[in-house]
Amino acid sequence: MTLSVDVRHRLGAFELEAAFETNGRLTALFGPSGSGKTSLVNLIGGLIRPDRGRIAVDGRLLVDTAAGTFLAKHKRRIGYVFQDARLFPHMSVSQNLRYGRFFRPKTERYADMAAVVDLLGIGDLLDRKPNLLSGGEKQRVAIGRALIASPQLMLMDEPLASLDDARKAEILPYIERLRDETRIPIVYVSHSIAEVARLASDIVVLAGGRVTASGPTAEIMQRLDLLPEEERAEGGSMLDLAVSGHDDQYGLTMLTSGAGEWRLPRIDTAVGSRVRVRVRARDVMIATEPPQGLSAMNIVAGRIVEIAMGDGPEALVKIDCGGGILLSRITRHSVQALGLEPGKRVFAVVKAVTFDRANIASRAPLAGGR
Ligand SMILES: Nc1ncnc2c1ncn2[C@@H]1O[C@H](COP(=O)(O)OP(=O)(O)OP(=O)(O)O)[C@@H](O)[C@H]1O
Repeated sequence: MTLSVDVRHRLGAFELEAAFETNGRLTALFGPSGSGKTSLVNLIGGLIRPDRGRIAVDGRLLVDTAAGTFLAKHKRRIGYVFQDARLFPHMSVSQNLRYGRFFRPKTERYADMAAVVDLLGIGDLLDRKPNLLSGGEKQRVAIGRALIASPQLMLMDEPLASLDDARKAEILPYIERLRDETRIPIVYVSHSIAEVARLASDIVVLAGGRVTASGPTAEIMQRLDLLPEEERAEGGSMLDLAVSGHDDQYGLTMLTSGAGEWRLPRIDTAVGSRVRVRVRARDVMIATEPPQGLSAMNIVAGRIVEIAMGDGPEALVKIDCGGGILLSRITRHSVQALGLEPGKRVFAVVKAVTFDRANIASRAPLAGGR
């Protein structure tokens, strides 16, 4: 599926002028508050008609102002999930779900109720009213209601924003299943790096109503300059690694990469499966010799590719570790003191405990498209 967007739209003093194309399974619209994410989602969903432009899904025109085309929102076959679940309070979960299908002509229905209930793990909730559901359960039902309507595209606008961390952790695996097990492409709005890094196959970065970058998640995450100021400390590199074993005595999981073995706090993922791990740049130290007598468990050899000196005290060092790229944020002072320069062989050092559930995805998304 290819989503192509090229629109201009004015909202009061705000000018949105956004163009991008994506064929990702889950494309995150990422940017700070007020950058235009929700406006863009509303333009794709047909809640707003753009002043000028064109939006198409696999060549099917949703809007083309030059040709006078504007497909009404109920004809777009788009499933919407908002920050708040917006379930009907007087209806049970199963009635809420069935409502999703009500307006879809029989010939366009492909979603199977039992499969959706199973995908989202909501079988035990079917007879309950929404007021007896937790925030996370409500969101799973809201996703189910959107899916039952047999959409060709899902728009999810900050679906986790109103949930606490425990509820977020509970629902993330279901969104991963949605991404991997259905063929429905998802456009997902978020301003959380942790969420985007974990879920997205592709990212469109927005700032001030403009697209400042778009591309595969691993590439975009390395460009710390693109990330909103307040999220920059969370930026880093992404590694897709294979689980090679578990150490029950110490509660660790081992993962293999071209550059050696990684050890992390134990995750419940089968040996052989691939997981995506985010390594924050601020958590990576650099040594010029193989370190000895060190408590840190992850020491991987690599070669410096690039050093970006910041205006302040910091520098960003890009290290190629057997094909995988690691970013390290250290002081400019250390760059000088260690004589770091492109081409130099170094050792990247990362403590195992810097990894927590928020930066380990239970599975790596498949490459975009596809
Ligand atoms: N109907 C409107 N009239 C005037 N200005 C609007 C209207 N709708 C949105 N805006 C402005 O457009 C800008 C972009 O808003 P939008 O909600 O798309 O941003 P966002 O990136 O989704 O932000 P957030 O993360 O806070 O939800 C904001 O400055 C907002 O105030």
